[in-house]
Amino acid sequence: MIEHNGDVEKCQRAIIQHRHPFIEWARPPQPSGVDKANAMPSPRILRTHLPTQLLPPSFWENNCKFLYVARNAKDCMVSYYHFQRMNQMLPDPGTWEEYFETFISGKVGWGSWYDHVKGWWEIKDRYQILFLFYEDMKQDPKHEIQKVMQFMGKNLDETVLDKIVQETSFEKMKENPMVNRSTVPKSILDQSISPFMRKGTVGDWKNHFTVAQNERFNEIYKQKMEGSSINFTEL
Ligand SMILES: Nc1ncnc2c1ncn2[C@@H]1O[C@H](COP(=O)(O)O)[C@@H](OP(=O)(O)O)[C@H]1O
Ligand SMILES: N[C@@H](Cc1ccc(Oc2ccc(OS(=O)(=O)O)c(I)c2)c(I)c1)C(=O)O
Repeated sequence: MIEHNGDVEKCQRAIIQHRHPFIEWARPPQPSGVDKANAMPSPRILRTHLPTQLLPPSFWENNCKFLYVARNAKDCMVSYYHFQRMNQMLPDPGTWEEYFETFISGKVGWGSWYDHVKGWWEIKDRYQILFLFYEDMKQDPKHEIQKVMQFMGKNLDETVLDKIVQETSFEKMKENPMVNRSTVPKSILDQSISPFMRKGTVGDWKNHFTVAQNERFNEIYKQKMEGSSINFTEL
């Protein structure tokens, strides 16, 4: 929306998967995310979940801009669990108790949460990386969107900014077929199991973690994140 100065119609011209390809997605004979990206003129806005070490070197060589959104590990685990339940391309996550162990061990798609977040955090000042937190976006979306706007070299006025805040709210996006993945076949994303736009809240882990799981998680978190200067808001 920032790219198109808040023009809703331009943003509604096609589904997000076509406007902003997911580069690691490949499912022949459909064009892959990379095929779609290659067919687009610059400037392009692409999506990825890749950790730094798996990103094609050309991204670094060409001094691309990156917008990284980090989310607290506990809510990520919950969100990813439900995503894995509904995404028929990913392994069945099993029970919550089983998934809890899988997530902690880092044996999930795109790898360990700890390594992923630390990896991007550590290089953020060496490249053009805007590092944002999901929790801040929820708390003060206008402020965070302003940061993105500046990062993109845009100067939009207050009314446009307010419109972008409104249009990108969870409630609006959940109903928007251009972004809510309702066009993806059920054989890939089965939204009757769990919607892609699920809850969009901070602290949903409290509805999933047992007291024992929380204590164990906090202990492991301390070990894995030791030495890192990254700080997530206490939930
Ligand atoms: N506009 C928005 N506002 C808040 N949360 C959003 C959002 N759009 C997507 N999300 C949430 O982001 C998560 C998916 O992230 P990703 O695309 O990186 O996998 C889901 O979290 P929940 O499962 O907690 O609802 C989804 O609901
Ligand atoms: N943050 C990611 C989350 C995500 C969403 C969907 C998804 O599964 C698909 C990815 C790409 C797909 O092909 S295409 O529509 O882009 O051509 C399809 I079909 C399903 C995965 I894996 C991850 C996001 O924002 O996409």
